[in-house]
Amino acid sequence: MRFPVVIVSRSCKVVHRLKRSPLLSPASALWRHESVSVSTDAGTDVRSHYITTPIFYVNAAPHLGHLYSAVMADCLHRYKLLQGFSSKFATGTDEHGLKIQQAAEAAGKDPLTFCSDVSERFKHLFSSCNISYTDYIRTTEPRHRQAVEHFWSVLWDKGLIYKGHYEGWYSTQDESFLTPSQLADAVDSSGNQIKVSLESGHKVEWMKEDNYMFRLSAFRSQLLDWLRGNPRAVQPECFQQLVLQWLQHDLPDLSVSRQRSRLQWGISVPGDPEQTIYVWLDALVNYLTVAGYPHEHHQWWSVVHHIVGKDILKFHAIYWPAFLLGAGLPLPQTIHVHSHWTAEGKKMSKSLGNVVDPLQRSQMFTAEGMRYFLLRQGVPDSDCDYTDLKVFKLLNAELADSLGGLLNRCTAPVLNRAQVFPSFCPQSFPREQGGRAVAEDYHMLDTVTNLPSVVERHYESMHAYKALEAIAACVRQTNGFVQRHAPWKLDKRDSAEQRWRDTIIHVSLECLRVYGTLLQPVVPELSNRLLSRLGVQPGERSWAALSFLPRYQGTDCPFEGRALGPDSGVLFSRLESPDVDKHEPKKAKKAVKLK
Ligand SMILES: Nc1ncnc2c1ncn2[C@@H]1O[C@H](COP(=O)(O)OP(=O)(O)OP(=O)(O)O)[C@@H](O)[C@H]1O
Repeated sequence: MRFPVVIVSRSCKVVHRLKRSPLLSPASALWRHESVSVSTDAGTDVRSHYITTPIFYVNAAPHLGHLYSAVMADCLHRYKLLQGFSSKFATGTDEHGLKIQQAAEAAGKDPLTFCSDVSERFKHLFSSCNISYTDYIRTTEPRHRQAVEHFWSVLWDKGLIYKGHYEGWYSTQDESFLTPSQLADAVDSSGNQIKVSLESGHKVEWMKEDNYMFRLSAFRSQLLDWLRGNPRAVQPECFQQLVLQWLQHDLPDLSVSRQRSRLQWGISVPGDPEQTIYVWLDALVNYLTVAGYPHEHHQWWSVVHHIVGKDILKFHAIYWPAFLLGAGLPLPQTIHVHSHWTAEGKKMSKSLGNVVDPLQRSQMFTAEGMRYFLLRQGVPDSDCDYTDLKVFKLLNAELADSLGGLLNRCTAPVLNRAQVFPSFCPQSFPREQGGRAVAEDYHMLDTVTNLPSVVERHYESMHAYKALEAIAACVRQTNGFVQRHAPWKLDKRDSAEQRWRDTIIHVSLECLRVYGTLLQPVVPELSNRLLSRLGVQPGERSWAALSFLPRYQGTDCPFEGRALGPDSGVLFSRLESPDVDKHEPKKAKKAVKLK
């Protein structure tokens, strides 16, 4: 068999020439010369971004892990908007496949009613938690069916799909095919010897079927070229390395359909009603459907960022790019991968049942509180164990005491009787030391001046926890500044003392303005209340408006003398100690025992 010739140009364009081989099936007669760009930057409209979460499988209600993916994507979307980009943000539900067929049967509902009910629960959760998606896609929608059918036809016309026979291990739970090296021996609860997926622990079965195969094997070297030419294509770095490792092994062709007799709940293969399209091919195309595929996707398709859990990395970093290369479409700019929330060390998952209800927690800790917690504690590179106690401690320390306390101190009528943004006195806080400010105060100004670029770098790389860590450290410094100079102790009859008091408050409010602006992608409502209290108007909250302490730089400050906003309520109320036993995640059901 002759292999495709791959030529890599300097600009990382891969020109692949797929040669016709006499050993290929009849459909392969359609193979022809192709030119596919695997560059992720060429011709890109850098003013736009298209951000996606995975579409969530509706075989059960949403859990905390799903909210985490959505909050991460929402944070990136809001951040891009604040920076002045246009941004599209898609999420939705994945509604086909055997697991859903079975779950609907178990619930005594027809599959579409079952899907609609669960999809509504995701929508409700997202609106309760301020997930500001611009598009919500359901794979049962007609627009998606049309996109999938078109996509299939493109691959078919190019000879990349052929009718074949699949024989191998398959996990229904994971909707995934596995090679022998991905399996382990195990015993089920009745003592029977079974095989399970090494990664998920789910049972696998030997499957033998006539179905359609995608020529995944033809794309291995192009995928390697893409990843080597785009070292930041999959983030964080450890996941890019993992994909490169996977690609060191053979990449067998992929079965992309099921016999209709086994799976009715899905999209039929165009021209063959006896076969249903594999749920992952169907699901992945959702990203194109939202972009307007097959007719109007060009604007958005070149600027796509996928946000996915590490459990679905293979589907997004191998299958999906291979499908796209096959269809002659650009590859994603970045695949941002995150790790898992665990409960007592085990991945929180619907199948294990050890899940935390995100809606109930967002009522208990507030939606803004849960957003802050997830992004402050979630580390994309490694798993994180969830407990209510952690949420309680973090939110009380950082939002209620530190940030809320600082705002309260600087705006309380006892210190700020006029309820205005007070004046800055350059003699009290001169650019050269010699006024009332001390070395630590200058250090704080330097840190806060640099904060936007630090935060920008971390938001950009989806390490929101580092951005929040940096902001929290600055809030502590500003509290220290106020504490150090104790403005409440300054003599009210001495005008020099009063100028210094106003300066302390002016500097602190300027710090708070920076924190409020930078926190908008994470806690939009809380930031809105904070900025409104400072008298910062909606048009003054963008990244571009972030020039810290202009009076210190010798320029005018638009806020000086402005009335504070009227809402003097508590920014974030301290939380009551949670009833831990009542709300801790349920213990995982006994999982299949690995030998
Ligand atoms: N524990 C988790 N931590 C973080 N994200 C998660 C977690 N579980 C699911 N997700 C997010 O939701 C996506 C889809 O998950 P899925 O619907 O398969 O949920 P699940 O609970 O893992 O389901 P199942 O138990 O049936 O495999 C993941 O790729 C990831 O983005």
